[in-house]
Amino acid sequence: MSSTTTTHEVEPRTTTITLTNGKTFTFESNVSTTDEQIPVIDVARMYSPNLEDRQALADEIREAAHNIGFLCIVNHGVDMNLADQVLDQAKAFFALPAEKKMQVCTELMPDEYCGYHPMQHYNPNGWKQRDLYEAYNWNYNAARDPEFPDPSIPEINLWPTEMPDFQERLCAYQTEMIRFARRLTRMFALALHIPEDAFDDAVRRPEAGARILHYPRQEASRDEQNGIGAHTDVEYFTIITADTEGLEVLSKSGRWIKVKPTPGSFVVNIADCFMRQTNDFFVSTVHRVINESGRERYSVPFFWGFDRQSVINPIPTCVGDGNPNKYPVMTAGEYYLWRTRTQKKSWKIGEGKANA
Ligand SMILES: O=C(O)CCC(=O)C(=O)O
Ligand SMILES: [Fe+2]
Repeated sequence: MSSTTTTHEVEPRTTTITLTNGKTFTFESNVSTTDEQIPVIDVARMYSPNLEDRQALADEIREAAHNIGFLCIVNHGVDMNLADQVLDQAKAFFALPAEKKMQVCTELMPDEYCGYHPMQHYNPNGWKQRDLYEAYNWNYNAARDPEFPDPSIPEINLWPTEMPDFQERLCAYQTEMIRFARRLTRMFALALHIPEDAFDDAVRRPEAGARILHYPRQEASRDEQNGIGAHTDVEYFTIITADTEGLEVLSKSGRWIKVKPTPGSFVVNIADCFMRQTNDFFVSTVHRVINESGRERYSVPFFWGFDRQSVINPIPTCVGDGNPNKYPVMTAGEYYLWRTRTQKKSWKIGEGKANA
């Protein structure tokens, strides 16, 4: 009798992706895990009249923003009925015939994200198949600002004409989120150990666009297709609500964390401009969506950024002797425009993957 042993050579599976912020990242395994989780933070103290309470909360946010750049926030005080109504509108909009959606296609606006992004349009990671999502983005409109309304500033948006409640519902949520994000910005100022009102002027005329996304249930393998490919967000921070699991975050250990949904919560993540302005003290973490839930997934990210005119000067507490500023100084508007143009072009071509 003889016995044979078969050795299966395990191929090294390191994947390297180039991001549109100029950085590259690698990961060994494309499988995701729930062993690690993003921190869950109760933010009710942001409404406390007591500065000590607010600072204690800010220090928790500081840790999360520094260590993983993602946090799940509960007790945020936002009326989630407004978010549910946006999810309902999303379902109705994406169910429209393609030609109706294409009437507001984002290709009509090369320098803005607003409008409809068709299904399987982008391939940011150069995967075999294009990303399995469609989206609709809309920009901040100063006329609807809850605190500083100014109807004289023109709106840059592409609204569909045949859905009477669509614009109203989307904007009602956005207006509430602007109010909330301004308060959260104050917590981030405290988190950086600078005065609470340090960013108030920069968010008087914010970048406060949002998007609805639809991810059909994915049939293809996660090695061939993403819902939305791995990327970092552009502005300061993003506040996401979603109706289904699927979001994955690349942890410092190089593993993909499957974010567990917490009912009524928001996921908040740091984006690239905040990373730059904090000289990398806050981390803008790579994330993606793969919808293996077996049902349709809808989500509503709200992208928050400082005024296009504001200069991305490093925060004084984030630079010093032996820690010089790493990034060229420019206005937020210059940075947003550069990223919009780059992403719309390179994600369409599908050139993100640096190795096979
Ligand atoms: O759908 C989600 O949960 C996240 C989407 C996202 O990361 C994005 O649109 O930037
Ligand atoms: Fe994102």
